[in-house]
Amino acid sequence: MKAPARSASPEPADLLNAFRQPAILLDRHYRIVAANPAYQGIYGEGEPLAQRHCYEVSHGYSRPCDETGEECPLKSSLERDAPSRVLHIHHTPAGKEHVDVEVHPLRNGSGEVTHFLEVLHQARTASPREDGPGLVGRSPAFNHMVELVERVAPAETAVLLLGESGTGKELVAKAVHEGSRRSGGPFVPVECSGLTESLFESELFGHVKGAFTGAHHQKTGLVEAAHQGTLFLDEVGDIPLSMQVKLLRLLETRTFRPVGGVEPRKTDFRLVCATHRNLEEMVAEGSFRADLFYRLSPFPIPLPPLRERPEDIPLLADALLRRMEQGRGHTLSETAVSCLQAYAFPGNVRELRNLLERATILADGAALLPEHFPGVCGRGLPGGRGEPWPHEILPLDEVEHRYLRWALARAGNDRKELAARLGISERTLYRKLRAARRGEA
Ligand SMILES: Nc1ncnc2c1ncn2[C@@H]1O[C@H](COP(=O)(O)OP(=O)(O)OP(=O)(O)O)[C@@H](O)[C@H]1O
Repeated sequence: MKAPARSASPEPADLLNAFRQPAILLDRHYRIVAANPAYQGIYGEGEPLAQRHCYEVSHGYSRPCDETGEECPLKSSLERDAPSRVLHIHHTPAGKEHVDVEVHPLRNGSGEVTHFLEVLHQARTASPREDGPGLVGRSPAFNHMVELVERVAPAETAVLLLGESGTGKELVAKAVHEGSRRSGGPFVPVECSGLTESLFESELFGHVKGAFTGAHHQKTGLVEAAHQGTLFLDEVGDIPLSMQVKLLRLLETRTFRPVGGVEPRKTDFRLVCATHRNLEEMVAEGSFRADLFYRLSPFPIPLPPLRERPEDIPLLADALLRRMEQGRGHTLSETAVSCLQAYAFPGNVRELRNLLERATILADGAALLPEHFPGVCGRGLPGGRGEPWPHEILPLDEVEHRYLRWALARAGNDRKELAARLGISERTLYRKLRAARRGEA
């Protein structure tokens, strides 16, 4: 008997098997055509995956991601007629994970997109779980930041982290280092604020023995200590103008001279900087060198303040309580969550951590209640910082902004429900909330 004719094209499964990461072939209706063993192992749970929908398998949704408020990489790939990459939170047997989803459109002989190749890269720089290490969060604003971190970490590009105090700039800098090929090398943080000119130079470049009175030994500078690793310059906007030129020379030549030394030395580090200042404004005012600014800022990453991601507060609180000795077994009550979500957190995650630490001491039992957050959760009195009611006469716009932030937290961040209760459309609410956020920035 003749053997059945074999197709000239390769089998999709063979192509998918070339990937070590989980990979699937999808049709235009979000249906899985084939999956490689890595995908089957994580998402299959012993069941066949063919013909199941990707959104159901990886998210547990009954509708495509874009219909539930997330960006769908298949849809954007089709719209842009190009590959697309999006950070999603997937449900795996090990729990929730941040996953970088890469989608490539595939065409038939007539050039029509008929299928998609989807490859998943597990994000290692952040976690959406309370027991995760390092950076935790799962709000859209946080996920967008993680997406940028995941993209830039493997490159050698300098990164500029822009964020208020306590937003996690040092943690993000570490995440960039850990996600890079330099992760086996040192991570050297340098706090630039408060350093005098001479201290800055000897800290950064080191000094030779006898360079100045009291220099009894030679000292290795931090730029040398960061060799083959990452140098993290925190509060880079605070570097005095006179030192900025020395930093620029170091970045341009990758050489430096220790204080009192003659021979230039070479060093090889990846640069990550952070600031809460507006460097562009400083350049315009003449207090920051434009040439240095361009060197530092090829890849800026804005870090969202906590008030722009109140939905992360319960998760962050759980994670921070687990990390605190005294936090064992403590949990936030629902009313405490609502009150914290209405608070503006000028000190961001650091302030949340401090408030939780104090609350665990004030609480007699395991439940952390509004009264354990004095000064933040007014005991039902109008005017407490968690409440929208002001003690003074304010512009109506400001009162509306405060009220909306408070009401949104009270409605559990459910915009649809809030819009209905306020008697306005969801669109109007969205516009007003955006204005409220801009007013706060
Ligand atoms: N997403 C996060 N997940 C878990 N912990 C966080 C997160 N963001 C910040 N933290 C914690 O908040 C505290 C402040 O973070 P960090 O020191 O990185 O902030 P920063 O922006 O560098 O502050 P500063 O500008 O004042 O130096 C740390 O204890 C850090 O572990």
